Amino acid sequence: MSEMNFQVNLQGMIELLSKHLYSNPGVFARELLQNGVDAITARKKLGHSFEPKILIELYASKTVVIHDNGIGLTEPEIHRFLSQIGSTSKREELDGGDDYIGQFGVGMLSCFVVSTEIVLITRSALEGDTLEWRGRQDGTYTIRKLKREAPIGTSIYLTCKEDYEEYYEWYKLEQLMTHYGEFLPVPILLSEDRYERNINGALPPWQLDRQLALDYGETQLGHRFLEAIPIKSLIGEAEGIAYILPYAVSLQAEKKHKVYVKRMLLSDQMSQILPEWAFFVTCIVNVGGLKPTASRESFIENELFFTVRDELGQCLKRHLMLLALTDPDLFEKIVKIHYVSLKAMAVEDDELYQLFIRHLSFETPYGMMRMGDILQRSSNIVVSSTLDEFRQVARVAKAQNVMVINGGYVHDFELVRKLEEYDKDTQVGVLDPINFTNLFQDLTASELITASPFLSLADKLLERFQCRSAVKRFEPAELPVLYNTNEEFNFLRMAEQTRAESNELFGSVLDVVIHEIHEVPYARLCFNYNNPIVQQAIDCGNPEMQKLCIETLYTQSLLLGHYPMSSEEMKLMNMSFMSALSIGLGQAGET
Ligand SMILES: Nc1ncnc2c1ncn2[C@@H]1O[C@H](COP(=O)(O)OP(=O)(O)OP(=O)(O)O)[C@@H](O)[C@H]1O
Repeated sequence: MSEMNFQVNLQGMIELLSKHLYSNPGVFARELLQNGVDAITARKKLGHSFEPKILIELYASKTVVIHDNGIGLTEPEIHRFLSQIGSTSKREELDGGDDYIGQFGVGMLSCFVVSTEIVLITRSALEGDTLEWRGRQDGTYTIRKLKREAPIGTSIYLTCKEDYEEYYEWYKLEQLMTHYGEFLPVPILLSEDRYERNINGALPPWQLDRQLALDYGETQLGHRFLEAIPIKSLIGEAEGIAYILPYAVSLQAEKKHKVYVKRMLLSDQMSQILPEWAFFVTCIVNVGGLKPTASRESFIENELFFTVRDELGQCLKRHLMLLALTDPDLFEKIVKIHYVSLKAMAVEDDELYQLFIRHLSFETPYGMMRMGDILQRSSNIVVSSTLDEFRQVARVAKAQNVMVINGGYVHDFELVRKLEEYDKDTQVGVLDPINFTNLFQDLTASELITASPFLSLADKLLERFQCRSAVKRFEPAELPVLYNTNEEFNFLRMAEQTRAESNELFGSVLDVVIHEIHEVPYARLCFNYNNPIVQQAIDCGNPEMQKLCIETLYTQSLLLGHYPMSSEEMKLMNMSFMSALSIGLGQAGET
């Protein structure tokens, strides 16, 4: 049995890298800059004194040359690291390997996307020969010693491949080098003929003070952000700046953060570097302690990654807490714009809940109110689980001084329910619309005796509509009745109405559903004894007039509450209206 080696089809590898691993052909610029910086780092480790520099030259012949004065390569290193795909010098040093940006030993291949041949001329800081390596796309390479002595370092020559001419134009090269390298810690110069331009040198945004960082955000990211928050993770050697967006964003919107690794741009589209809840910010962050994936467009998501992400999130939280104390106006503004996002955050996170809850607004019978103001008004709160239920009681609740909050909007119900956990003096009840009228003032014993026949009559008349009656005193006095239902009742009504209009097959399915409801739910019609008409109807003792009054008020309350009416209820409404009209006209004729 003979042992053989795998054969690597370099052409296929390049295809794979360019089409699937790298997002665009321009990444060769990133790989070359990174190799130059790494080589300079390695030479510095030798203790050499030199002025680090990377020079990129562009020639009219559509050739690009990248010179660095880094450590260079010896002949054995060329065979080992350059000519073996996947082999890298940057994993060698167990103690100091983390100082390098590269780690996989494949980055150079990206040059083959834009160049058919890579020519590398190098002189190692460790020995004297100047060497030339020529690597070709078909997988062959040559090495030869040159007679001339080059300075210590490496020069890489790329010559234009058909269809990639654009990458050999000044504007494109300048844009690529700036994109990836503007904050690299080594001076980078781009030159053509006698023209030379410095690519980097400006302070990175994470080293700017707040005002300058905000100005940078405006000029570079196109927004006057509400705030620039410094973010840091010691364990991830990360520091950055998180900008609070000046407009509301949807929870689903894709988050795009700009992430640098050891000051080289990794990606400007990274979504995961901040916690899920941080969708109201966009950040620029430089990370030293996390490992990029081979595509260099995201990080390997290990335990360390999640710890770093949490630490960065903590910085946001701490800053918001500080802002609430030091700049309440700005804090209010942030809450106002991002309240949907902040509500979602507060539901999930107890610390944020405590931070935001008093500043978030909720719908009450008095309009939208901040929770802080709601709690100042009342420590007894009732929250509805639906918008419908809130609407049923809002007006009456206000007149009774009962603080009802609409819990029908996303997150509001949970947020209000959580209040009791944080504020011992606050009581939160869930609105039960049917029993809501129990909060109202009872009639005296003698009034109740008088009202009893009226209520029995009402129960009898309304039984077929699954409605029971009660009588209380409540405000506003001009409201004669309050009709309340709950979810269960509404469901039954809807099922019954659909049943009446549906065909046999679907109807029998609905029969089963209706049959499953063991206890038939009832709506409640609460008469208001403070209302003069109701009082008159109860006190008059005339069953005919009482019937008319009950039927009219019942159907009117359905109309006013926008409840769907059955055909029987419509008929009842018409009849009671006509009767009232004819009685009224009769009386008019008598006078
Ligand atoms: N400018 C340079 N100076 C000195 N050595 C270099 C230079 N460019 C490349 N090399 C050597 O070639 C090796 C392979 O480079 P390549 O860019 O393919 O991978 P890498 O930088 O090691 O890792 P990665 O794939 O993560 O970029 C390097 O590890 C380094 O030893």
